[in-house]
Amino acid sequence: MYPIMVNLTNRPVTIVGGGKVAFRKYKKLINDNPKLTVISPEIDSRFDLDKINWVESRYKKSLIRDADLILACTDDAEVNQAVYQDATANQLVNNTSNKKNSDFYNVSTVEQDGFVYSISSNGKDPFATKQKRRALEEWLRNN
Ligand SMILES: C[C@@]1(CC(=O)O)c2cc3[nH]c(cc4nc(cc5[nH]c(cc(n2)[C@H]1CCC(=O)O)[C@@](C)(CC(=O)O)[C@@H]5CCC(=O)O)C(CC(=O)O)=C4CCC(=O)O)c(CCC(=O)O)c3CC(=O)O
Ligand SMILES: NC(=O)C1=CN([C@@H]2O[C@H](COP(=O)(O)OP(=O)(O)OC[C@H]3O[C@@H](n4cnc5c(N)ncnc54)[C@H](O)[C@@H]3O)[C@@H](O)[C@H]2O)C=CC1
Repeated sequence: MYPIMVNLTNRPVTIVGGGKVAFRKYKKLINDNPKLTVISPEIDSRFDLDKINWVESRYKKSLIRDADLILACTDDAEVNQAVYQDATANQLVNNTSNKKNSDFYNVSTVEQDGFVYSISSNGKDPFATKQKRRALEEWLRNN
């Protein structure tokens, strides 16, 4: 895996699913002002519907056609897998329920004084990543 910072401003990004995990990804993505679409029959009430295009529907292949980056976050592993398989070679997919079938992983970040500190376990252990993030925050508070 190759770590980079990506400028998503005005780029089409699609989240499939509108639940708890989708909302966690949305909270960070929205800071970069992408053209964000959420495809899901139901949506967590914490989403700001003025900031996204909510397509109130179950997943269909035709709905991801225009996205550069796709996050498959439904609670149906088969749907998430279909998203990964339906995407074309120039679309990058994060399958949140199957790390083996993901083109990229989300990282944990700490931002301070204009720096972004990113932490990843290469997909192996998100809980350990969260602990490292907390330890880093503690270290930054004391140094
Ligand atoms: C592979 C990856 C794919 C991806 O999502 O990109 C992935 C996968 C999985 N996460 C799971 C669970 C949880 N993940 C979190 C939180 C985070 N997960 C994130 C990233 C990643 N998670 C990628 C690899 C990261 C790496 O390389 O280390 C972070 C960094 C970024 C972000 O989410 O934006 C953010 C931490 C932010 C922070 O706090 O610093 C919490 C919340 C919490 O603990 O508070 C829960 C509890 C459940 C819940 O929230 O419902 C499970 C289910 C495991 C199980 O049930 O056994 C899987 C599936 C699996 O492991 O196969
Ligand atoms: N990568 C990560 O950080 C984590 C990933 N997971 C995975 O994420 C999945 C989702 O978890 P939660 O968000 O907690 O579930 P949730 O139940 O809160 O949300 C599921 C969402 O998927 C939508 N959905 C269901 N079927 C759909 C379909 N056919 N088309 C479009 N949308 C559909 C629902 O309407 C709902 O909005 C889990 O099943 C697990 O596999 C779980 C925890 C953390």
